[in-house]
Amino acid sequence: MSSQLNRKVITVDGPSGSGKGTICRLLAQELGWHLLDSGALYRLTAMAARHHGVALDDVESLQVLAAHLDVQFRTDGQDDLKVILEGEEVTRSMRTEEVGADASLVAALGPVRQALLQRQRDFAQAPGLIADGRDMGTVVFPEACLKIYLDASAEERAQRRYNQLISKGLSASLDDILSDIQARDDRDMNRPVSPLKPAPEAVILDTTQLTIEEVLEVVLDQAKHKGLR
Ligand SMILES: Nc1ncnc2c1ncn2[C@@H]1O[C@H](COP(=O)(O)OP(=O)(O)O)[C@@H](O)[C@H]1O
Ligand SMILES: Nc1ccn([C@H]2C[C@H](O)[C@@H](COP(=O)(O)OP(=O)(O)O)O2)c(=O)n1
Repeated sequence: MSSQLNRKVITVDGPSGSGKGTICRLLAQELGWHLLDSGALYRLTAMAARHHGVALDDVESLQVLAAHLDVQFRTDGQDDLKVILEGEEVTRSMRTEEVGADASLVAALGPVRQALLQRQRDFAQAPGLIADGRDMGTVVFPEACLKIYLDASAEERAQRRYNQLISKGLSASLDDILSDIQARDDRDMNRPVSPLKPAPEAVILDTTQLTIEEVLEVVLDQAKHKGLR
């Protein structure tokens, strides 16, 4: 904990489809800070489990996999981040709804979360860190200088995911996406360890009726109030 005390961290937590990834990328660009996509670590742990034939409830093996996750985050010079898991590029394949659902299962296990904790804190480097996840403000970076909690109705979040898939030329069912989102919300919010919830001091933003630009403006305003830009 002491290693992050003097470091600048902005946490952005919230449920799937609330806009965390989008806002965090824009914030990191605007402020010139580092970015932690903590959900990626849970997704990669779940993918590694599938590769190695480890069951998603085999806590001991999952903890070992999480602790030794062989992952590289590489930029290719065009701002695009490439993710390499055990030598294989998984940048796109790690983003499917199936991997998200698997990630939500392994993320409910305390020993897996513990195994990934220090790796996440190590991202807090100068000049600052934007941390995207579920427990960034409550558990991983309790000393963060600004905590944001993004929310939106489940229907709006499902519609956003649906649009995202259609724009990539993939087929999708809005009803299926909505029920997946509700199941994931339920698991992420009601697990005993590090459940998704706003930190008491978090700025809570309902983005249902807001554009990406409007959300970014509010968050940048908050950063300005804290003297972070
Ligand atoms: N305020 C918003 N209004 C409309 N669409 C949004 C908004 N915020 C994000 N999106 C879109 O919703 C989708 C999911 O956003 P994303 O940032 O991946 O959410 P999260 O990281 O919280 O799961 C993306 O296609 C993104 O462009
Ligand atoms: N800090 C985090 C980040 C993600 N998780 C879990 C819970 C989520 O359902 C999965 C996937 O997270 P991710 O942020 O990649 O998913 P979305 O982009 O929001 O759909 O991982 C978590 O428990 N704690």
